[in-house]
Amino acid sequence: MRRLPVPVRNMSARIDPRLMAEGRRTRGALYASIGLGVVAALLVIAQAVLLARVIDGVAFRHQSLAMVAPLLWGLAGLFLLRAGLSYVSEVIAFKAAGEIKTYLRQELLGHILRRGPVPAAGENSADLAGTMIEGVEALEPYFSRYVPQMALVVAVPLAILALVFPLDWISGLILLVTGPLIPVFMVFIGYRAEAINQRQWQKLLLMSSHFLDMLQGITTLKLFGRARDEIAIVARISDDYRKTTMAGVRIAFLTSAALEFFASLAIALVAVIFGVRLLHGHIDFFPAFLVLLLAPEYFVPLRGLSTHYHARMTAIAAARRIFEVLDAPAPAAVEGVVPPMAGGLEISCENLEFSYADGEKVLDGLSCVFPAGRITAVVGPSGAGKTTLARVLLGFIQPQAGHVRINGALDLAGMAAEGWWESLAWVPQNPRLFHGTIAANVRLGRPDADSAALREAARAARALDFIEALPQGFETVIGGLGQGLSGGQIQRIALARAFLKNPKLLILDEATANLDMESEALVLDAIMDLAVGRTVIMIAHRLAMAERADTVVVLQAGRVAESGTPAQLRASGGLYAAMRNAGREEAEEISCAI
Ligand SMILES: Nc1ncnc2c1ncn2[C@@H]1O[C@H](COP(=O)(O)OP(=O)(O)OP(=O)(O)O)[C@@H](O)[C@H]1O
Repeated sequence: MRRLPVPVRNMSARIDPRLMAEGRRTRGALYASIGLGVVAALLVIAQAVLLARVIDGVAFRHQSLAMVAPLLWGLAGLFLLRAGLSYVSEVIAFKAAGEIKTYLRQELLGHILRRGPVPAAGENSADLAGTMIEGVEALEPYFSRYVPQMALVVAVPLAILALVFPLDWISGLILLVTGPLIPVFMVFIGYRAEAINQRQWQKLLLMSSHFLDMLQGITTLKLFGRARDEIAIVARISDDYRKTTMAGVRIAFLTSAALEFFASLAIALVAVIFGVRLLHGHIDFFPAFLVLLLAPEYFVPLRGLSTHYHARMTAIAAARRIFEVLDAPAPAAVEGVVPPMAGGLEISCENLEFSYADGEKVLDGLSCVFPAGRITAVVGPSGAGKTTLARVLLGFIQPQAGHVRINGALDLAGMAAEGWWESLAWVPQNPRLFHGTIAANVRLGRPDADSAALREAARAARALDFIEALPQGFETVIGGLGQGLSGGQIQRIALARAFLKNPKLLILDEATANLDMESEALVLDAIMDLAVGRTVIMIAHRLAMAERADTVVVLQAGRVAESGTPAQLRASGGLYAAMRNAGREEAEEISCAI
């Protein structure tokens, strides 16, 4: 089972400024929303003054309704203006938050694509998808509620204090002393809430990863009779998540209750003191009533802070993961150099060295040449580094030492990756088909190809017959991962894609490994047709594929053990011959067993 990373405590100190820096991208909208929200909140003070004047006039100064009518109209006007300003402010804030979310999702996706298809240690698709969808979504309340609320917390209490102190300094003092207790209390419990939110977020990502694993492996789990155990594990993870969520909710409730208590206490204190002073005639009704109206308003933004502080904590936990992904190093974009367009491509590897994160050398001084216009098979025992070599040649990973040269001169390391990918096609062991029509899947590398070119590519890939036998032909919609097609059909569609792209270099990674003999023969024939006039590098698991190559490079422990034509290698009695013999014995054993 996956382990949770240790939560980093008090990350907020670093995350808040960074989130605000992201928020500055929509500076105008965010500031406008904050400004309008503050003005709307300040209008409450004007409303309270008018209301106090009306009550004071009617109750103690014997004013008629006609005399206070302008004040009442003013009151209604302020009410409408406030509602309008609050509405506009919220709409702008949501729009600004929406823009920030879109920007962050684009950044995340761009960065993940720049980093290439090899995931960082401990990273998986569910974690990245969760970060991009739920993680970014969790930032919305931060920008649309918490940030505007922070502005209110500063502006409104200060404005009320400025009005109350000249009216009655004792009440001003009570508000001044009790108000800051709330933010201080928030900071105090913030540390605990932050750790819980961090944990909650990690558990959510863990749960997504586990669900994805389980759904992808559902057949295996059922066949091995482990489906029930998995259900129990999922129930345990869900319960664990529920407990952490409840711990967060408990803290949020506790905070609200404590804040309500402080606020009510302070308001009651002001009210009692005023009552006593009014009874003894030490204060007039108007200032006393106005201060009583303003005291609850003084605490409104501070109380709101508690709700939005929770949103901040959730956002910080999510943002931490977002920034981790964005900060993971990506290879610098190289511009300008593009691979040669005319003539064939000869690829030579010079002393390549490569290790993954664990530091073990997977490529260890590997040197070999893939001649232009020829088919070269790369074979070797499992773990010899064949796939890793393919990744280097594709430009997905960079060797720590050595060079990949194109036509003896250009270094792949100094080449624009997009330019390089344009000149090659890659057919892996499990090609990825996307949800959509077969035509759209074949056209992936050349969206503007006409239907004649499409048919020709399918014909060459031995896919035309089965595609045309489908009721909707090329317009048949297939599910994600090629749902509805057999392994051999998926592979031939992937080859049709490569045909249509018409690349100068074709890299095949175990392209026939999963196929039955009939499909393998069809795919091999298609590959041979596709190979004509191009440089082909095929990572071969089955030696049947290698036998049809012009040259074979045999890898062992990250180095070239031997190379030559299949006939030369068969005759030399080295590793290739041993692998062939082992393969033949295995085949004989299988046929005896049958
Ligand atoms: N993404 C990765 N992170 C860490 N180690 C990896 C990664 N991919 C491969 N390795 C390790 O690198 C070594 C070589 O793997 P590679 O897939 O290149 O071998 P291979 O020759 O293609 O093997 P096979 O024929 O079994 O597919 C193996 O020990 C493997 O565990």
